Amino acid sequence: MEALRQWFPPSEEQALLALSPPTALYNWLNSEHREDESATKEAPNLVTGAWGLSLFSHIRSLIWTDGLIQKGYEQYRDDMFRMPFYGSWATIVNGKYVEEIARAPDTYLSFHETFNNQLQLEHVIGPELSQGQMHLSLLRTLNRNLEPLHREISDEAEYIVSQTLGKGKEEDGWVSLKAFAWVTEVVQGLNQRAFVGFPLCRDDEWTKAGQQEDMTLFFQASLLRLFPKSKRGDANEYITNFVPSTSVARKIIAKAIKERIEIPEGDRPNDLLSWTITRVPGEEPDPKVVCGILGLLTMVAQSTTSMSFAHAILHLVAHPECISVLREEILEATDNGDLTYESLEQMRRLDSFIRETQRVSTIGNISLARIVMKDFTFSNGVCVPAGEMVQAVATGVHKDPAHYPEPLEFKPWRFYDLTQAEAKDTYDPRAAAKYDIVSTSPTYLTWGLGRHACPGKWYAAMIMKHLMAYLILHYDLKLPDSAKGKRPDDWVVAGACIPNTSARILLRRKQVVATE
Ligand code: HEM
Repeated sequence: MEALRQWFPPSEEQALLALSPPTALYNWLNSEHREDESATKEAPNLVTGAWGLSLFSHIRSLIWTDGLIQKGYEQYRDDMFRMPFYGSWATIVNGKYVEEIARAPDTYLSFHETFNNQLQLEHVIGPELSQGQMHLSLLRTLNRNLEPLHREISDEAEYIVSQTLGKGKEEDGWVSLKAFAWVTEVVQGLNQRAFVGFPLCRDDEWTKAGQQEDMTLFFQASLLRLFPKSKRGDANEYITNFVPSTSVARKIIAKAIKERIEIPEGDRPNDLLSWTITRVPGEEPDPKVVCGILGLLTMVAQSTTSMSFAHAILHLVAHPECISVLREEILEATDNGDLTYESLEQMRRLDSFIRETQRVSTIGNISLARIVMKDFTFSNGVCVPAGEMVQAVATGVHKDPAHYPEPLEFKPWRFYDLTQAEAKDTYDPRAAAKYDIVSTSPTYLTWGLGRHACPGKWYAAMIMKHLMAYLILHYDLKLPDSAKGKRPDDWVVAGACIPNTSARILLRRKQVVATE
């Protein structure tokens, strides 16, 4: 055991090493060790941490993550509890303690360290991301450019939807598609248009090489996490020799960089690639860093938006009565079906619909995951030692009748009605903005909360609202008869709520947009 501790030294290393089998073993040994020595107040354990049974608890929590988190939420609704979480012990909080995490400075509770650790940014990309957090300033530029980007997205949506539908199965004049796989491809197309622009976004070689690069970075990071922090630099030298090559993606981006720097800065295409080239130091920015930034943002943007939108479209076809209501609203907000950025803002029922899908089918059971950098004491005196994790329950609070009457019911206009009531009571339309698709609160944690709430949420909301409005305007949509009007169940596994990958939807192009 001592030899093991020397190889995996204690303290902050503990949570940073999470997610690897040796780490689970180390944490198991080390958490017992600290329990003996610690005199500080801890949150109550949801499962036993007693010597010899703790490993059993770790295994149980891996297999039954979501059931345990829900149990913890119900048992400690306005409080907190501890449970094993992917090889480490995490303190999971509810009620007012959620805001305490959201408010805590990064020197105590670090989101970035969680992110850095998951993706091993320092090794797989470089200090620009691991220390400089350049992706965050790039996202601020993206947020300032949502309106021009929307024009690009609008053009790409038309292309990618018709292109991908061409690959579907024809059934009596309808195209049948696996909803999640199809949405993933469509969202990928839209993201690439915003990130690398036209025509690169439609280049098959780039699409394949970019996906391979993302998978390689993820795989490389997973391997690196198996090593102690101090050994990861050396390990990386070795690992890069046998992980799949990222050279094709980097070659394509190197060529794009050369082409773009020929163009005067103010005339370059308005996309993430141009902004990244301007921001990365050097006359000719390092393609490895540019590719890494694009890869990182693709990773955080792609699966989150695809999962959320696939949930939304499956709720839509399971509630066909909503389609005509939304269509009427979309036609009213647009001039003859012309979807502009401003018109999306006026679609309040659509906003409410998507927000409700994110409440009912929240993609992550937990939110606000932070690594404790310095011992952190909550207002109830519970002290979480440096190196452990804290996080908050999202699904539990989204399905709590104290916050959402009839919480298990899908009520598409729930937030629309709340907005109307709030505006009527306060005579202040700004007050009603608290139920907007992008707004956050301790009882709505889809986007996190506080200083690290998702900086991509305005962009993601724009993509989802545009795509939904576009599909409703131009297509008939329904569930296949075999589904008997019932939305196929989501897959809730390992803290994630994944749209049923077998679920199909049927689409048929409308002949006329603006009438009916
Ligand atoms: C429906 C889609 C999305 C969902 C549900 C989502 C959700 C989240 C959540 C829960 C967090 C953690 C917040 C916290 O712990 O307080 C987060 C962080 C983040 N998200 Fe998103 N996200 C989505 C789309 C996007 C997109 C499209 C981008 C980029 C274009 C993006 C970029 C980021 C980044 C960079 C962070 C880290 C923020 C930081 O370091 O402070 N996300 N997101």
